[in-house]
Order: sequence, then structure tokens, then C-alpha cells
Amino acid sequence: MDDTKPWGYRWRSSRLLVVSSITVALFAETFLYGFLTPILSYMLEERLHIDPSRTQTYTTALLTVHGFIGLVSAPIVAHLAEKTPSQKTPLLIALAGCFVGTLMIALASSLWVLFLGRILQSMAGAATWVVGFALLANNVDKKHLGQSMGMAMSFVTAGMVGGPTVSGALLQLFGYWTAWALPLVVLVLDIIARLVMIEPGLGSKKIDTLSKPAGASVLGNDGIPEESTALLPDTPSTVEHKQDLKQEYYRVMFSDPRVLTALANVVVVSSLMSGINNTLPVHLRQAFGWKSLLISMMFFCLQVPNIVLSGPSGWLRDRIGIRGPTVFGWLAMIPLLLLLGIPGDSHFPWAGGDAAGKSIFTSSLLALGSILPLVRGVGAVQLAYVVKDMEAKDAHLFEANRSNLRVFSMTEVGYSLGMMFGPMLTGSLFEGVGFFYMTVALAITCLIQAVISWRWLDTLPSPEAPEASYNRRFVVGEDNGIYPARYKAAVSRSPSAASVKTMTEKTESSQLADCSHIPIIDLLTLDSPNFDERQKLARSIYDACTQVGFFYIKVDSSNHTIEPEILILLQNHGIPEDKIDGIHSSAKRLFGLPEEQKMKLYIGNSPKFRGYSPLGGEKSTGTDDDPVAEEDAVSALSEAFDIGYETAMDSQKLKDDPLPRDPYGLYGDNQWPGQDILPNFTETYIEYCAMMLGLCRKLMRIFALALGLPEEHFDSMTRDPGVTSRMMHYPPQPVKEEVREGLGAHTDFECFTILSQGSVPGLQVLSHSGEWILAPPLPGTLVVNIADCLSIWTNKKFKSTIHRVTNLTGQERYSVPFFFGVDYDATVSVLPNHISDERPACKEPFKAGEWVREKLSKAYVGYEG
Ligand SMILES: O=C(O)CCC(=O)C(=O)O
Ligand SMILES: [Fe+2]
Repeated sequence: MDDTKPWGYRWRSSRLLVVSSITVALFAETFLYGFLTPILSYMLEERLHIDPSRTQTYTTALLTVHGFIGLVSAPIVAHLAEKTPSQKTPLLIALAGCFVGTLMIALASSLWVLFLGRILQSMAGAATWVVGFALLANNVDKKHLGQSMGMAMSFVTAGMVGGPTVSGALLQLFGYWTAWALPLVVLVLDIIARLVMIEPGLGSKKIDTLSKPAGASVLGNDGIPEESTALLPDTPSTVEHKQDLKQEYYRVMFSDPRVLTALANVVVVSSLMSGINNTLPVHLRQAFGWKSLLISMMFFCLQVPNIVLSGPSGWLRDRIGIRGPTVFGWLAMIPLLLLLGIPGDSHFPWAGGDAAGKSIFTSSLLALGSILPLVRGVGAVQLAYVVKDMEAKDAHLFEANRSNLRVFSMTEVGYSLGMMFGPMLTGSLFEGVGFFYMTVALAITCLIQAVISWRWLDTLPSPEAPEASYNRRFVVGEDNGIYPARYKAAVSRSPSAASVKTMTEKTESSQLADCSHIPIIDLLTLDSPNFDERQKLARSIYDACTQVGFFYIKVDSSNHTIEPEILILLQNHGIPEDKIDGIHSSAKRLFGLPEEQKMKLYIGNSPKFRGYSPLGGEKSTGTDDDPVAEEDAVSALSEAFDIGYETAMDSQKLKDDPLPRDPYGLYGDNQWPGQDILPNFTETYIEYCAMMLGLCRKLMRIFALALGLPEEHFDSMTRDPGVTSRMMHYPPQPVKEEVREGLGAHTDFECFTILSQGSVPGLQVLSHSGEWILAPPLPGTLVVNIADCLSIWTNKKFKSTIHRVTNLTGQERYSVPFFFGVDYDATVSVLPNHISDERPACKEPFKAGEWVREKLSKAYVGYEG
């Protein structure tokens, strides 16, 4: 083992230990929050000698402060945590805060020490949630994340129920200091766990901050991520563009009454729970003269059915929709709340502090706990449903992952507001008009919720998790409604549609897709340490490459449903959505320049096919089997900007490393627009290419595995990879006129291509049956297609499928393909394990650079070279 690593590095940085220590930390946080509630009255009166008539006021103030601190500190902590390289440091600081805060509370001999202790505890709690979840997200691979989050959340639930349940009991049975011994033991465990744990891969990953699921201490049901900020600065125009989109997004969302109803639901549930927490202890002491043990038992009565029944209520919602159960839940709570208010009230002498009153109270509390799951979490589900609806209407504005992040940060704010307002309102009502009228007010609120839920909530069953809906395979004809009818009509009128028949007859099967859908593959296990997992991924890639030659890869955030209502969004190892947005807005900026500016970068001035190619500058040359004669070649209705490999985009090279030997004249010499013309353009594009290049090298290893080779097989041939990337702009064309292709039918030349196609559809893939399969942009995905060299390597087992672009949407279309090939000087030769007597090698070995150069020189109109 490495001597420089600390003692026990391996197990101390293992997933099990990271998950366990975060679990312990979250448990401690929720346990300590709840622990105080039933014994607070005792502390205030017996230890701080507060006049009992003021007990409720201080309880309310303490809970409200907690809600407020949670609301404001989560985003601050998230911001700070993002700046610290190690997440262990903030976790330890939080622990120190929690420790000091808890000691201050336990020892408090004055009110201000008590409040200060509580504030420290709340801040530390917020930090623990934010940092804890970020650590989980960054250090647990996605496959195990659901399980790990699930485990963490069940401990949170245990803390939530355990805290108030044991504190009152211990206080009454064993006295004040023995009662506090338990939280101290929990804290010691927490200290040990946090100290022992070593953050794995420190420094290699940046943090994604997820903020505290507000209300978790009370409700423990929603893990809500903060809308994560970009990890690297954006270019000014991206920021502006994003700002516009964000405003538009919120405008659209807030003008939908379903959204407002969902948010009202979130605020009311959270207020109700924190309001009951706030008033229950004092009320029970006044009404029944109960001490802390029985008060604790009441918390148990409320929470346990709530937890047990949350699964079945989610199931019910999935079956019959959210509106019915929610309206029923709110209505059923009305009599239960009223019943809860009756015992001990002077208007109802028959239900005083005697057995009748106590049993009415206990059973209505139990019933309330059982009904609560019907209304808990409804807001989040309804919001997810709205987003899904909106996506179908405006895919660009409602890119799935980003809008989910926003949805969940809206929910978070809702919960935090409830945590703050709940105690405030119930506290003042309780003190002003008494417990019964407070429950009347709560019952009226429930009635209002029932009415608005009836009026505006969706009647349909809960939506699938967004991820699941994208996982659905895309089938011809089933186009998600994103293609206008005129587009489909135009496709069938297109001149090349007529020639498709002859094209497919002439074309080799290796260039035609075998099936009618393009699969979606999750790259989650691309760098899994587990070989079997990589092998499994390789197998599905093999199927896609041999049957279709095209597949979608999921590269960004995805959702994990941990418990019915806990949806946590995490970024995976892929290309962050911000970077994709950034490159698209760079493309828009570039093509938006005046023609003469763009022509200063004219591709014809470059000996290496790098630079700007104006509208119509590229010709449809057809395919090898069905070439288009030069005089018949139609120029494409698109403009493009091409760049090639530079060492700056290669993380395996130093910035100043010289370019590789270049016998085919294809490396470097890019024509970049100056900083004065397009500030930051070059940096953004280079950064994008660097990420793509990293992803491509990893994919190349999976391809090797898929082909039965050692994963490193292509490594030595991809040190100076033959990389080209281009930005494309396809202007809309009048549908009435004859359709002109944005890019004619072709195959790509290198090994494979990763395409980011923005949000406007246009790409089509040719199938055996002569159909053009639509390959629409799916949010959160990129498209990978096999190109000629890899197809030849596999003796055409992998398909280099013919595709084209036709933009009939009426919108501007932008795309950014990234073509990845082996070193130009490497020899492409059919793999021996793919040659047999029946299937001799399809081609003699050749140099990759020679092939690419020849193809490029055919494609560009008037190119001198
Ligand atoms: O723009 C697209 O969607 C595809 C572009 C393409 O196929 C290419 O540039 O080779
Ligand atoms: Fe292509």
C-alpha cells in the first residue's frame, strides 16, 4: 500500500464508511432536533424559571428561529461548500457547531444561551444536510446511490421518531442529565464517524451542492436539491441567455394554477406538522397535566402511522391519480383536527381531562398520523407532472433535468417557509384564542386546501419519474409530438425520399439500421471499478452498434426515487448540461456574426479543412455505395465551422506540447475568431472538446471490450487522436418549396461521433426498410454514431449508418458533432477475430489520416486544400 496515504486509507475511504458516517450525521441531526421538543417546557420552567404563561411564547420563538435559520443558511452553506476542496472540513465544522450548540442547550441557564445553542444547531444541521448529500452524490456511484440514500433516509426517519419519543421518557424516568446522556452518546458516535471517514478521491471531483431538504427534521420526507450553479464561469452571453430562459420558465410555471396549488400544499403540510410540534407539549400539560413521558408517546402516535402508511399512499396515488386521495386526505383531516381540539376545552366539559378526553385526543392523533401521508409529498408529485406536461409543449424551456432541479428547490423553499410560519401562526393562535380555535383555524385551512386541490390538481395517475420516460425507446412514428405534421409530410415529399429505395438497394447492409428505434444507453457504469458492470454496458453497446449504429447516451443528471416522495437529483460523471448549453450559445453567437466576419475564417483559406464553410459550402456526395456524381451534387442548406485536434483540448498533453507529426495535414491550425469578436469563444469550445475527448477515450475502451479485446487495445492508437468538431447551423426552410437537405445522406469518416443536437429536431437515420428513422433531440442525451473506420475495423459488423439532416421545423437548428478517430498515422486494419472464411476482410489496411483527408476533400465545394 501507498505509504503516503493515512492509516487505514482503504477502509476509511470506502463507500460503506462514507455512507455510514453521513447516515450517522443525519441521524444525529434529526434526533437532536426532535429531542428538545417534548422536554422544552420543562427546561424553560424548571431550569430557566420562566413563568409558565410564557412557555408557549418561547417555544414558538425557538421553533420559528429554527425554521428561519434553516431557510437562510442552506443556500449560504451550499455556496461556501462549493468553494472548499474538501467536504470533510465543512462537515467537521458543522459537527463542532452541533456539539457546542447541543452543550449550550443542555447546560443553558439563560434564555439567550438556549437560543444561541439552537441557532448553532440549526446552522450545523443545514450544513450537515448540504454537505452530507453532496458527499454521497460525489462518492457513491449512481448504481448504489438509491440504496445509500434510502439507508440514510431511514435513519433520518428513525431520528425523527426516536428523538421526541425517548427524550420525554428519559426525562421523566431517569432525570434531566441522564436524559441528555443519550444525545451525547449519539454525538460521540457522530464525532468518531466523521473523524475516521476520509473523503475518497479528494480533489478529483468538484462538489455538487444539494441543499438541505427543508422540513426534513420534522417531516423527513423530501430530499430537495438546490438548483446547482455552474461549476465554471459562463460566458456573458450564456449567462444572459440562461437568465432569460430562467425568467420565462418561472413565468410559465407560476401562471399555472396547478403549480400554485402544489406549492400551497407543500407550505400547508409543513406548517401543520411544525405547528402541531410547537403547541402539543404545552397543550397536553395544560389539558391533561401530562408530563414528558406521555407527551413523548403522543409524538410517537403521530409519526409512526405516518411513516408506516407513506408507502401505501404513494401506491394509491400511482393507481388512481393524485387529486382523489389528496382531497380525501384534506377533508378527513377536518373532523380529526376538530376532535383533537375538543378535549380540555371549556366548551366541551364532557371531554375534559378525564379518560374520555384522553382517548378522544389519542385516537384522533393516531388517525391524523394515518391520514397525513395522503397529503404529504403531493406538491412534489404534482410539480413533476406539470413539468412533464410543459416539456411536451416546449422542450427547450423545460429541459428535464434543469426544470426538475428548479421544481425541487421551489418545494424546498415551500417547506422552509412552512417550518417558519407554522410555529409562528399556531403559537399566536394558541396563546390568543386557545387550542380549540387554533384547530378550527387549521381545519379551515384544510378545507381551503381540499377545495383548491379539487379544483386544480391533476386527476391523472402520478407521472413516471422523468428518467423513466426518457428511457422509453423511441419508435418511428411515435415522435413525442415534437415534429409538426408539416414536417412529416415534407419528409415524405423530399426528393431523396424517392431515391431512398434505390439507395437502400444499392447500399451495403452495414450502413443501414436494422430496426425501427434508436436505443438509449445509460453510461452510468462507464468507469465502474467492477469489470462485470463494464462488460454488461459493453454488451448493450455491442447490440446497438451491430443493429443500429446509432444510440443515445445519457450524460447528465438523473433522478433517483428513493422513497415515494424523496427525489434526489444528481449529476453523474458525464458532460454537465451547462457545458452543452454553453457550446450551443457559442454556436449561435458565431453564426449570428455578419457574413464578412465569418468569411474571415473561411475554410478555403485553410490547408487543413478548418474554419467557416458558408451556406451551401458542403456538398452531398452520397455514400461509397451510392455516390452522387459531382455535377449532380446538391449543396447543403447549412453553414458550418470546423476545428481539429489541438493539444490544449487533450488532458493527456501539456498545454505547450508540440502538435503531433502531421503527414496528412490535419492537426491544429484552427482559425479561431478573435477575442474582440467573440470573447471566450475559443476557451468554451476547447473546454467542450476536452470533455468530449475524455468521454471518447473512455467509450473507445468500452468498444474494445464490446469487440472481445482488452480494454486498452486502442489506447496506443489514440494518443494523438484524429479529432474534428464542427458547429452546424441549419436555417429553417420554406416548406412549400422543394425540400433541400440541411446535410445530405452520408456516413461519418472517423471511428465514431458524439453529437449534441440542441433542441430542434432534424436528424434522420436510414433503415433497411428504406425508412428515415427520426432521431429527435431527447433532453439529457447526446447521440453516438459509429463511423467508417470503426466499422471497417470490425469488418463491418458495427454499422456506420447513413444519416442526414432536414430542418423543416421552421426554427433555427444548431448542432455540434464531435468526430473521434484514431491517430491519423495509425493503421486501420480489420481485426483478426472478425475475419473468417465466410467473411473475409472487407478492406486492405489503410492510414486513418489518408482516409479522412480524402473524404473531406470530396465534401467541400471549391476547396483547394
Ligand atoms: O447536425 C446533425 O444533427 C448531424 C450532423 C452530422 O451528421 C455530421 O456533421 O456529420
Ligand atoms: Fe454525420
